[in-house]
Amino acid sequence: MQKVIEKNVKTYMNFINGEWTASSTNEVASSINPANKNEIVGYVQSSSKEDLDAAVAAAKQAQKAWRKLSGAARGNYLYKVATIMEGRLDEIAETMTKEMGKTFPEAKGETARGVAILRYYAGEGMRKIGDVIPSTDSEALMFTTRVPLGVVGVISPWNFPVAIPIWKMAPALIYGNTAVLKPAQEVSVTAAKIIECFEEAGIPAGVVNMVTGQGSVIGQGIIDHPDINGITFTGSNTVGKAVGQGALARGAKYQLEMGGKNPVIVLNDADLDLAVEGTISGGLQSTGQKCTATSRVFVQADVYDEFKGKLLTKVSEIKVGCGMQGDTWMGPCASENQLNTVLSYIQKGKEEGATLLYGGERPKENGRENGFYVQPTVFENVRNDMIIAQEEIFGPVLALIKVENIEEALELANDVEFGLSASIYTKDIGSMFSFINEMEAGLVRVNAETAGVELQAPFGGMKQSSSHSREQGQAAIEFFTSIKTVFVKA
Ligand SMILES: NC(=O)C1=CN([C@@H]2O[C@H](COP(=O)(O)OP(=O)(O)OC[C@H]3O[C@@H](n4cnc5c(N)ncnc54)[C@H](OP(=O)(O)O)[C@@H]3O)[C@@H](O)[C@H]2O)C=CC1
Ligand SMILES: O=C(O)CCC(=O)C(=O)O
Repeated sequence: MQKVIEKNVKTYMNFINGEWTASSTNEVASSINPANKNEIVGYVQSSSKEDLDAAVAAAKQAQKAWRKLSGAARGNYLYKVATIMEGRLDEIAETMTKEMGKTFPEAKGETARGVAILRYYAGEGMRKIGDVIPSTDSEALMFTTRVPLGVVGVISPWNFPVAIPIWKMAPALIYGNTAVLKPAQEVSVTAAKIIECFEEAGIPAGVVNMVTGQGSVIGQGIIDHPDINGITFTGSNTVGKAVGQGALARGAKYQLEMGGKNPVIVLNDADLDLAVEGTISGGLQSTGQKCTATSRVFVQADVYDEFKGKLLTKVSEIKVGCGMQGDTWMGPCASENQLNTVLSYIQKGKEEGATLLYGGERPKENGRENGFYVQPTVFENVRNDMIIAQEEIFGPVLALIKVENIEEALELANDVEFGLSASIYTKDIGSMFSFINEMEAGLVRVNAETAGVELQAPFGGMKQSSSHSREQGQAAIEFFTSIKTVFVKA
């Protein structure tokens, strides 16, 4: 909560029923720049349950007319939002970089992805939503159609401030739902700019709403709200489980995307330069803050030393700094909390007897003392039962594990509670298929990094990584609609 408001810093409002509205609490929180904690990017509303109630009431009211529009008409709104967002791409990306630290090129790429997601789901408004199924009655017509859930609550994290809210809201809207977004506090200014694009596109009042505030108040309020029919969540396993339990208790539909502990397997016949490139990109881009980030690297014994040497050379060249500076490759952690989490895992790694090969410290020189920076970090002599090999770190930390063969690599790679993404580097078709068949992950990639989800393909995890549902692509229709089976006899 911010007591002293700096005059030259903008205050962002909630968006409820088509209006920018101050919270009933009259309190705001400051959103700070993780590259310089003294810079306030904006103030956002510290909202109350009453604000959420108003947003849900607006969404419920608006849903009646919104669902009656044709899919094509709803799609036209999404096309407009996409064009507006494209026109504001640099501005939105800069806000994202300033709010959560990822580099400006990464933030621009993510904003462009948001635009593409909007266009993809705009097109969905013209695609089929059902099947004709032969009835046993030859004079009847039997078919399926799909109906929206109603009001959807969107609880989003800070690591993809544009892409994740959009890949949840765009399908919600195209299939006729209305939405209430509660963004992560760290990225609420970026979220407000996304919502401005919807407003500028003339989206009808109440169809899209945003309420900022604490997860324990607004997020919990979404879980409990009797008029929210579906909840889509991305974030930690702890909160995700609470969302699932709360939604189940009151009969709401829910969808959870949570953690990962994603492995890369590098076999003796791998293109080692490609494997190094993919390990660095998958593990360290966005400062390792992706649920699909590489964190365990299983390397076959014959190429272990060569791979390690190449990896360390490249890692040592990484420039850590403010994401708005042109030569920066890796920005800060998104928040002080996240930095402390990463540092505590690095400490645990050392205490458990892993060997720190590179990094592990906070760079503080060259103006970085006020930022939440940590060096890219590489451990070896990691056992798969160590905490750093089992728990999601969500930071730029790689654990190298030597293996004798693919069987051992797969057994260890699967020996975690998560199952989100995984990759293998090999030229051998048999090894590729063993990996594709036996790897317990929702996204398996061959000769490519563990991260890098494509918007037109289903995305989600196995085991503790998700609620076993899938997001994105055509899969999104499964969550955001209910099937209605229709039997007609004249
Ligand atoms: N799978 C992924 O992509 C992500 C995974 N994580 C993992 O989670 C760890 C912690 O990150 P963190 O930001 O704390 O993640 P959280 O799970 O706490 O946050 C995700 C979202 O849930 C909200 N939230 C928090 N508490 C509640 C609650 N009680 N009820 C409903 N919603 C709530 C948050 O709001 P608010 O911001 O206001 O707290 C935010 O909007 C990371 O270190 C990482 O391991 C984090 C983000 C994304
Ligand atoms: O790898 C990606 O592109 C997406 C990752 C993701 O969904 C996440 O980190 O939450």
